[in-house]
Amino acid sequence: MKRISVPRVHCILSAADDLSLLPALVEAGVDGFQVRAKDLDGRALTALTERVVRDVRPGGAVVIVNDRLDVALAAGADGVHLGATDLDVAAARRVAPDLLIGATCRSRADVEAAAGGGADYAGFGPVGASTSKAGLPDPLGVAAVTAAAGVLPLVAIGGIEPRTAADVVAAGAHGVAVIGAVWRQPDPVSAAKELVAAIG
Ligand SMILES: Cc1ncc(COP(=O)(O)OP(=O)(O)O)c(N)n1
Ligand SMILES: Cc1ncsc1CCOP(=O)(O)O
Ligand SMILES: [Mg+2]
Repeated sequence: MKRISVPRVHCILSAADDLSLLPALVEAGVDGFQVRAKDLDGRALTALTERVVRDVRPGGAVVIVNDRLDVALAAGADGVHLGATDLDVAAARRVAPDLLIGATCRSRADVEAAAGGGADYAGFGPVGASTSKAGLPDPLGVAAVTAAAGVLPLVAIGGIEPRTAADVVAAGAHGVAVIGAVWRQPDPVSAAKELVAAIG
């Protein structure tokens, strides 16, 4: 049995963000934080994750590490998010039976494969255009969310802002994952409140 449920608002962060805002973001209703710091080595990523856990767990939010199962386990995080070039979901599940495991998916077939491997949720996207990551495929659009829904909880990602957050949830998504809609806003905490309100 899994310890925790899948968050609805995943705020993806790196060491470059204003981490002093983390407790206020939890207070605003952000229930998940994904530590995504491609430039950090294992030690630095572990230290960053431990800091995030310290800051957000008292408020009940969940911490997920991008890419690195080893770091998620070492830092006492709640979960790991795995992409196409990371550890296979089934292998990760064997090593970590109780960890929340998310998998990047771009189609219903991907979601079915992730579910078969033991994933808890699918990071589904890019739903919209994103400036936060280079080399992404064309946006899938909101209709793709509906087509992929019903297998695993879908966490929509890619250019999500409050209006599109409401749209993807109406289309069948469980929640959203964002970078720019929080961190590139003049007031990240107010922006997070808007996002939380938008998904209901
Ligand atoms: C919730 C969520 N969904 C998808 C992704 C993308 O993960 P990945 O494909 O591994 O790409 P990187 O984020 O590692 O560049 C995500 N991080 N979170
Ligand atoms: C990592 C990732 N994978 C698909 S879109 C994306 C970036 C999401 O960032 P933003 O919310 O700013 O579009
Ligand atoms: Mg990844």
